[in-house]
Amino acid sequence: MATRVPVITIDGPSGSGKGTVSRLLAEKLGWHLLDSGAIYRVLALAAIHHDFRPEEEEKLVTLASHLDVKFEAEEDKSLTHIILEGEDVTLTIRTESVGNMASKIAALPRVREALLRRQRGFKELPGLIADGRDMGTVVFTDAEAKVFLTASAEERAQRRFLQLKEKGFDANIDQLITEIKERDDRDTNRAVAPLKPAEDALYIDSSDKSIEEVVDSVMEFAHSKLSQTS
Ligand SMILES: Nc1ncnc2c1ncn2[C@@H]1O[C@H](COP(=O)(O)OP(=O)(O)OP(=O)(O)O)[C@@H](O)[C@H]1O
Ligand SMILES: Nc1ccn([C@H]2C[C@H](O)[C@@H](COP(=O)(O)O)O2)c(=O)n1
Repeated sequence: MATRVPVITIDGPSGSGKGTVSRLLAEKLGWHLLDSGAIYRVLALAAIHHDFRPEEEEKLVTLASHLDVKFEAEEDKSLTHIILEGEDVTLTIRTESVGNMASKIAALPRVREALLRRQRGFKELPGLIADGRDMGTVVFTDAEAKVFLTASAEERAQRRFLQLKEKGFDANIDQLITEIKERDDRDTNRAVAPLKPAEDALYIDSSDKSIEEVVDSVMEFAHSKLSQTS
């Protein structure tokens, strides 16, 4: 009998802390990490390079099916380099414009379908932490533990503001709040794989919680879930 690979999914809106919490959990558990948003962002960047518009579904599906992207983790796992067609795009994909383009093309059902197998390929022993919008509801529906992580739009914009400043990018807080709300609206109201908590997800509002508090809550929840299935 094949050994079951445990999966913990962390879904939530932009800036809720999914990526940070997922990375810390993967480090603590020694598991693999899937940043599914990075795949949509890489596709968005490739589309921008090719001058494709979000309406050009056919071209985007072909691009998604042949996307030449590699994830190369540094030895200490502190950073995963993202390589698109041989070019390191780790920082470039993090801009708000790439995030917005990613959100637009992520609404196309056939683009999502083209990326499904690639995402499921990350499920390997000893386990996987998967972060995104539909990890618990579509991609890994049989995950052992599912989490929905959120925070108010204002708090998320503030976090994004600090993050962008730290990286040396220019940022405007009011514009960030507007963009975050627009992105939430698009990701939540699309017809396919909308952003929503899985029925069996632990719901965490991190607006007034530290990163460590969130990690501790998820660890406690995951341990109890994993002990029920082992
Ligand atoms: N609970 C928290 N308190 C304060 N800052 C936080 C908290 N969680 C995350 N952050 C900070 O907020 C910023 C955004 O977090 P992160 O990139 O993990 O969010 P995300 O949900 O993965 O966003 P995206 O979906 O857009 O990639 C980071 O700078 C991170 O350090
Ligand atoms: N599982 C996922 C992951 C991401 N997306 C889309 C929607 C987001 O706005 C965009 C960028 O994601 P981020 O890096 O901000 O997490 O990609 C999605 O539809 N499904």
